[in-house]
Amino acid sequence: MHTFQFIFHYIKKHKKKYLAGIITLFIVDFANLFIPRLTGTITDGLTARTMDWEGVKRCLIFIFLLGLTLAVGRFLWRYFLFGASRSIEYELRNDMFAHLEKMSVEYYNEHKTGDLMTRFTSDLNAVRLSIGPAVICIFDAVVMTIMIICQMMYYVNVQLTLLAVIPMFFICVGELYYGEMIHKRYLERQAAVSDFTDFVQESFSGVRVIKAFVREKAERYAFAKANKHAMDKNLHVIKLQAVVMPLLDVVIGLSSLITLIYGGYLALTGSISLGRFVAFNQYINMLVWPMLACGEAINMFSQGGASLERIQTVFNEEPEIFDRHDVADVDEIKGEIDFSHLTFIHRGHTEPTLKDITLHVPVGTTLAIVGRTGNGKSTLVNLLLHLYNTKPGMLLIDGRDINSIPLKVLRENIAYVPQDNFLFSNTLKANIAFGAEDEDMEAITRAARLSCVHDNITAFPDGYETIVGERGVTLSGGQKQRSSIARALIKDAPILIMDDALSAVDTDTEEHILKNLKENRKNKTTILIAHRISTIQNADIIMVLDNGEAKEIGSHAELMEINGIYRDIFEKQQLEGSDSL
Ligand SMILES: Nc1ncnc2c1ncn2[C@@H]1O[C@H](COP(=O)(O)OP(=O)(O)OP(=O)(O)O)[C@@H](O)[C@H]1O
Repeated sequence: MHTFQFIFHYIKKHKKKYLAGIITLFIVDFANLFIPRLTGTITDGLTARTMDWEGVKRCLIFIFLLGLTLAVGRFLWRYFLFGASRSIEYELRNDMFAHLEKMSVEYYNEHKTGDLMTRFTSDLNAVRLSIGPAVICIFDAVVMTIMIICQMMYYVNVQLTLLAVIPMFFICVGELYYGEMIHKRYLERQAAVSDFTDFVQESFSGVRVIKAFVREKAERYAFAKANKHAMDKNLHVIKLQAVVMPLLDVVIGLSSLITLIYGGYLALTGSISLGRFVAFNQYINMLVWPMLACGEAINMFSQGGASLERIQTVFNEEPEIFDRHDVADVDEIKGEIDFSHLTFIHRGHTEPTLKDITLHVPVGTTLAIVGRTGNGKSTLVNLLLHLYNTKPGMLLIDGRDINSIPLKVLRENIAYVPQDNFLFSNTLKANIAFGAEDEDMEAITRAARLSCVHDNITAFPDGYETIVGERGVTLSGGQKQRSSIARALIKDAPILIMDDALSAVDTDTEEHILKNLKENRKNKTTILIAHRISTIQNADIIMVLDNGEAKEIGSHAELMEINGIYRDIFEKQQLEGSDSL
């Protein structure tokens, strides 16, 4: 879709406001034209002594009424046009957020957060200026110029008018070039601002690593470089504006000079009256604003256009993961899982991350997945959440291909404890109840008890109302992990996935949580990914992933008998007295 069509779709929704705004703007511009005429009439009347005090009073009352109309009109066009542009900005922001929520995790791997944030802030702001204030500027520039010039020709003198507006012709030509140049420079500036925002965002998120590695100085240097780059690009834009704006003044000054010389001559020779000469000067001054407005409009249109292109690229990206048209009409999931020759290659990889995995997991089974780091354990559970697409028939849930299960139903029926235990900057209560229908305190405390974090939470002065800082900085790693488990358990879903979710808890607590899971998840499917054999040895099925292949599958006793990778891992952990792989 063309950029103009894209924004027009939004403008169309507010056409009444735009129409009302433009009509009031027209009335204001039209009313404005009468003030110089009235001053001209007063000047002529007083010079020729044909106007008495009553006549002056009448003119003044008329000027006052015009002023009043202008004030009300200016309020109204601001209300209509600025209001419409604010509403469009609001709708675009909502739509962009909703669109981005549909994008796959892959999209977020490929796009920088800072860059996306810039599109939500300064790009949207530039778009708003181009559909609000810029519309006013361009309307004034075109309509007001035409009206003023017509008035000058009709009321004063055609020759004088033509002579005075010749320099302004150069402005129109120059501004076309100016628009092109500023558009290019503005695109570069926005890209620099995105990089800079991204740098700030990453530095704050990674502040612990920066401090631990004593990289503050290096970061400051890199920051100054990114900052300088953004400033240079900003200056690039400003320099162009700085050259063009004074040039406008020069041209306008030239017009005034011509008016004074030739207009003065016409007034002296009696070709025009003194009042008309005065009025003409006022009209020339009134032309200053439309000329400046034209420059401003080109500025705002160019910047808004460049920003709109950047916003449109977000909308142009199609979500990769969505409900197919033939999606099944299901609203519940029991929890039976089938991996059928499942092979999966990550984008950008040449070798499959998962190779030919076949396994039947009946409802109510506890499946454990072990394997060295980078062997595809997280990828496997991410496929279950349909975060990546799998080929038809390779992954079935309740006997149904995962691609035919509505995403909402699938994800609502899976409780997931991610490896990074991300918590939102909100209360612990809200974090735990995140996936639940409401903040039911009974359910929240029950989930917290099952994940052995209740005692920690109640020990905080604010208890469940404790605010968790960004990424849960006020909590210890283990507390964060157990809060994240509570958030999953409150869903009481038919499938629970715990991706290395007990790595930060001590063995006693781990035992406690596993016992709670066993008691509370009877007849429900649980998938545990772990590095410690102690975590998974009681699972019904253990799958050993090695280089993406399911090398060994069976219970603890069966795998110990095979005398393969699993037994090797087990013995190493026993021997080293260490629990981890
Ligand atoms: N989104 C992605 N895009 C491309 N490659 C990826 C992506 N996610 C993971 N990988 C790659 O897939 C491989 C398996 O990663 P995965 O996270 O599934 O391993 P893991 O067994 O869970 O590791 P760990 O035990 O360290 O968590 C790795 O080589 C990793 O680099």
